[in-house]
Amino acid sequence: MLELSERGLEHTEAWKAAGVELPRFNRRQVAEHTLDHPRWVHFGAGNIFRSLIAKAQQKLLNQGLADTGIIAAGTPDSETIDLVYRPHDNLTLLVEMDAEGRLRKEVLASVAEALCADPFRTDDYARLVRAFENPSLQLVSFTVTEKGYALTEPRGGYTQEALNDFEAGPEAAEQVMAVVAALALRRYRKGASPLAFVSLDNCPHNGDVLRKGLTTVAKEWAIRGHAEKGFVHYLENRSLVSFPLTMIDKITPRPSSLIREELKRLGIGGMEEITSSRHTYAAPFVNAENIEYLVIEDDFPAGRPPLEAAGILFADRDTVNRADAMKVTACLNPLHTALAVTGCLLGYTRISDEMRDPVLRALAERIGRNEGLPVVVDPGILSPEKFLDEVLNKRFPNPFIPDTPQRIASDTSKKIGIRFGHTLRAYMERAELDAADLTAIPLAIAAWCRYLMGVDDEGRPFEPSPDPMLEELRRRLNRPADRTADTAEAFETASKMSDRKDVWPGALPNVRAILADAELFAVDLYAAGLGGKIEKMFRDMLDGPGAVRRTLERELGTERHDADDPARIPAERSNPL
Ligand SMILES: NC(=O)c1ccc[n+]([C@@H]2O[C@H](COP(=O)([O-])OP(=O)(O)OC[C@H]3O[C@@H](n4cnc5c(N)ncnc54)[C@H](O)[C@@H]3O)[C@@H](O)[C@H]2O)c1
Ligand SMILES: O=P(O)(O)OC[C@@H](O)[C@@H](O)[C@H](O)[C@H](O)CO
Repeated sequence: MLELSERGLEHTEAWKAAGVELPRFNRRQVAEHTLDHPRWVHFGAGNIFRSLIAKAQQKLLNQGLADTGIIAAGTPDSETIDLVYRPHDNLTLLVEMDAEGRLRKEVLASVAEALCADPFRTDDYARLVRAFENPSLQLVSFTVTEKGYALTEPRGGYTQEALNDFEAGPEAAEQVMAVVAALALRRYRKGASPLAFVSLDNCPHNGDVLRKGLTTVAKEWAIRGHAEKGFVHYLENRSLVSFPLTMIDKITPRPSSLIREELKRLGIGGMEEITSSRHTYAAPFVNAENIEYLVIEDDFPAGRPPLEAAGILFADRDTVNRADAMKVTACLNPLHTALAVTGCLLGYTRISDEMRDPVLRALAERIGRNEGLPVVVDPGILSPEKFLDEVLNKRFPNPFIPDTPQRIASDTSKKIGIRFGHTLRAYMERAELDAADLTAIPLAIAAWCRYLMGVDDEGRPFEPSPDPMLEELRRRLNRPADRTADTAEAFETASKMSDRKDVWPGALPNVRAILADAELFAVDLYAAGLGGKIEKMFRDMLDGPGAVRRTLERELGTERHDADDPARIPAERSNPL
């Protein structure tokens, strides 16, 4: 069996015979040069980092356009550095899948070092300090999920973890914003050299979110005497420290056992997946689609690698902002979120299968074409219509991408306001539009509330994906709703479902306690004229087994008149490998 390691790579011919591309640069030289001249540190060394960012740097190294690698930093709670990077000498096997089912396989060796960003892991931390103190460092990038930036509770006020970090100070920082602030403080004290902090997470104005996270920690430390005021000024000095906006796009599912088995068939072993205690899914390989877009605001005070040569687009701030809004709030992620929650309710485990179900396809089409696209501002750099066409007709239906609604449904409470709030606000603000006319977005929100109950459309229990607000939202739902003239009928239908008392208490869930939370949705759904409409959709989705599907079909006008049920596509049919 071929083994993914420095020694394993010596079997060059065998790797080539297995159809795997190998690095075309001197790995040892690059690793040594990175130690002396670090240019790039990345936090959150997960799947998208490897599928897109590490691949881009590998392209530069292969072309002789770079001479250093990336230092990958696992965030303090990350186990992947120890469990995935180190046993494989920081190498990754990238597997990209196109719509014809071809697999492109490449060993990535552009991660020069993989370190735990934890002040209590003293050796690793000292190496990170050394990198941050070196003026050669140009950029520090992040894919730490939306949760990674959060210092405050949804209802305002700092989280207990953030307060702990403010009190404990830089040497005992635990959360990623505090750890990075501690490292930035070392850079400030060593001469305050310029630097770019680049968020590559899916949140609008991601650079601003990152700026706020780091400067908040700095200010709280300054108040408590853990840091100088000058440090705050350093982070706020835009000619020295930048926080470019970015738009990142490449569907990178969790590692799939199908791909692992295919690699084994090709003679490549030791590719087992791990799930960390914090729900990170990782493996020595990463599987992703072959389409990718990365647009970055060109603001790098310390210079940057020539990433254009790796296909990355650089643009001004407004352009990046529009490109991101186009993708995250209209043409891709809202469709994904809708497919994620409805997919979990209707028993799907593949996004591509959902796209073959007429009602779910109609839901995605309506959210993108009819409701999102009309309020999208064309970024110029990418055409929204073409982008959406590619999403609907090529990317989501690609049966070779093993992406699951369960992955995408993770942390939906952190994303739902971003995914739909932007469009809803645009409908409220524009005189010629009326939010109350919308159907598909309200359906997706109703389906999310229905999903939170953890009971599928057949009345079977399922485990919702991890979400920091899951328990709180379920508590809200579990407070029985008031019986009013409006809800009397719904009470009856809810009690009809009560034959499964173990999973279905029979009382009408209090969906208003979720829908009235304007912070969650980034908009007041009742002021938008949508609260009552969504409540009704939600209640309709409770009307016995199959009610979710019937509600979607009725609202979207896709009722079926035959007995053939496309919903029950067995998972095996979707396994093309
Ligand atoms: N996977 C994709 O298709 C994709 C595409 C575009 C953008 N993204 C963005 O990248 C992010 C990461 O995606 P991924 O597929 O690499 O996920 P992943 O689970 O493989 O990696 C996530 C990384 O974030 C870290 N992390 C998680 N919670 C954290 C917290 N609270 N504080 C600090 N670090 C934390 C984990 O340790 C891990 O290193 C997404 O949330 C999204 O914003 C993902
Ligand atoms: O990564 P999240 O959790 O923000 O959203 C889940 C998916 O929609 C997302 O990962 C997409 O696959 C990605 O945004 C495609 O570029």
